[in-house]
Amino acid sequence: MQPPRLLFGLRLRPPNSFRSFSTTAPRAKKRSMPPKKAAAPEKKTLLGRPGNNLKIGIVGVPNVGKSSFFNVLSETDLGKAANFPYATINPEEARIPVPDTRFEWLCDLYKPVSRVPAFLTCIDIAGLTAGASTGAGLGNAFLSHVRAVDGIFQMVRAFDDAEVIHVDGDVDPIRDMTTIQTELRLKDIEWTEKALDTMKKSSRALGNTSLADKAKKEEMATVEKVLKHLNDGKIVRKGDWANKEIDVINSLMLLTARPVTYLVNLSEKDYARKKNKWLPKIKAWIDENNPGDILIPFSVAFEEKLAPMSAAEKEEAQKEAGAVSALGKITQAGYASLDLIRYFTCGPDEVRAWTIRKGTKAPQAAGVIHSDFENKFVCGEIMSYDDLKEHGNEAAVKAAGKVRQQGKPYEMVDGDIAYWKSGA
Ligand SMILES: Nc1ncnc2c1ncn2[C@@H]1O[C@H](COP(=O)(O)OP(=O)(O)OP(=O)(O)O)[C@@H](O)[C@H]1O
Ligand SMILES: [Mg+2]
Repeated sequence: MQPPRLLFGLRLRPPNSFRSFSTTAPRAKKRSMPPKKAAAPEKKTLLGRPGNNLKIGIVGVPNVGKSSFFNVLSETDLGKAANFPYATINPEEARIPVPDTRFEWLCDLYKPVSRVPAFLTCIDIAGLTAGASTGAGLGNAFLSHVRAVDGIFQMVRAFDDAEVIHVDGDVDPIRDMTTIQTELRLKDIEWTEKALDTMKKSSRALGNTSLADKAKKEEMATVEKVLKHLNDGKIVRKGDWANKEIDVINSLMLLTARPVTYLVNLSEKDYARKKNKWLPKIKAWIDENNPGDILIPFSVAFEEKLAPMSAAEKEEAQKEAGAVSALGKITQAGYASLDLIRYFTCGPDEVRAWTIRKGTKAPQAAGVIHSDFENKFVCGEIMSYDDLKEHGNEAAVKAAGKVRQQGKPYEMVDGDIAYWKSGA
C-alpha cells in the first residue's frame, strides 16, 4: 500500500503505523463489566437543505432598505437601491467575508502568502407584499426567489422618513412582520397541499405489507401533520419534529422552515441613542410568535455613511456617533443561523477557513477542499484553535500531545485546524 500523500505540510506516518489494538498484545486482566451507560440522546437532524454552500436572502416588504443594506454589506452597488417600491426585480448575489478574530490571529501567526476567510453568500430579493402568495404583483416569482435561499435576513423598517414611501401608507413593523410571515405560511400551505395531492394519487396502489409502502404511508402522515400545523397558523421551524419527520420536511423545501434573523432598520439618530418606539414591540412580537429568533437593530443610513470612509475615518465617525457598525455582527449571525461552522487549514502558503455544516464528519469536511480528499480519506491530524492559541505554535501543541489523529467517524468542531491525509 502506498503511504498517504502529505497535505498541508505536516509529517505523516503511514496508516498501518497507527496504534491499534492487536490480538497479539498481552491480554488485560479480566474486569467486571462496567455499569451500562444510558443510551446517548438521539442527535437532532438539522432542518434545511444539506450541504455547505448555503445562502441567505434579504426578505421584507418593499422599499424598506433591503438593497441599500445589501450594497453596504457587499461593498458593491449591485443592489438596485432606490426610493420607490419594487426597485428590485431580479435577485443579486454576493459573497460576504465573515469576520472572525480566530482567523485574524492565525494569519498573524502563519503570515501566509494567501488568506481566505469564510464567506456567507447573500442575496438581495424583491419586496413582498400582502397577497404575494396568491400571485399579487410578481408575488409568485418573488417567493420562488425565497425558496432558492436557505435562510432569511428579514429587513424590518422602523425608521420614520416622510420622503421614503411605505407601500401600506405608514410605518408599522408589526404589520410588516405579520405580512411576511403570513405570505410565507400561505405559500407553504399551497405547496404542502400539492405535495399531499400527488402522494394521495400515487398511494391508491399502496399495500399494507411491503416496507416501502409502509414508509410511503408514514411520509404521507407527516405531510398531513405539517399541513395541519400550518393551517393552525404555526410556522414549520417552530414545530417540534422527530428526525424522521424532519427528513420529510426537508424534502418539501418549505419557506417557513428557513431560519430568520430580524434586522431592524432604524434612523441614524435612533441607532446612536439606542432608542426607538417600535423596538420593544418588535421584541415582544418575536418573543410571542417566534421565540429564540435573533433580532439585530442597526441603521442602513448609518452604515451608508460609514461605507465610503477609510478605516481611520470610520473609527472616528463611530466614536463621534457613540455607535458601531453592525455589519460584522449581522454577517456572523446569518452564518450561525444556517448552522454553519468553519475549520481552518494553516501553513506558510495559505491560511484558509472552510465552511461546513454542524455535524459534518471528517471525510466530508476534507471533501469541501477536494472530492479526492473525501474519496481517498485516510485520516486527519487535528488540533483545536484554542489549544494552538494556548501553546503558541504547532510544535508546542504536538509536544503537549494535543494533535489528534481523527478517523472517518470524527465529527468536526468549529475552530478545528486540520491537516488531511489522503491515499495516493
Ligand atoms: N435607515 C434609513 N433611514 C432613512 N432612509 C433609509 C434607511 N434605510 C433605507 N432608506 C431609504 O429607503 C429607500 C429604499 O431603499 P431600498 O431600495 O434599499 O429598499 P428595498 O427594500 O430594496 O426596496 P425594494 O423592495 O423596492 O427593492 C432608499 O431611498 C433608502 O435610501
Ligand atoms: Mg431592493
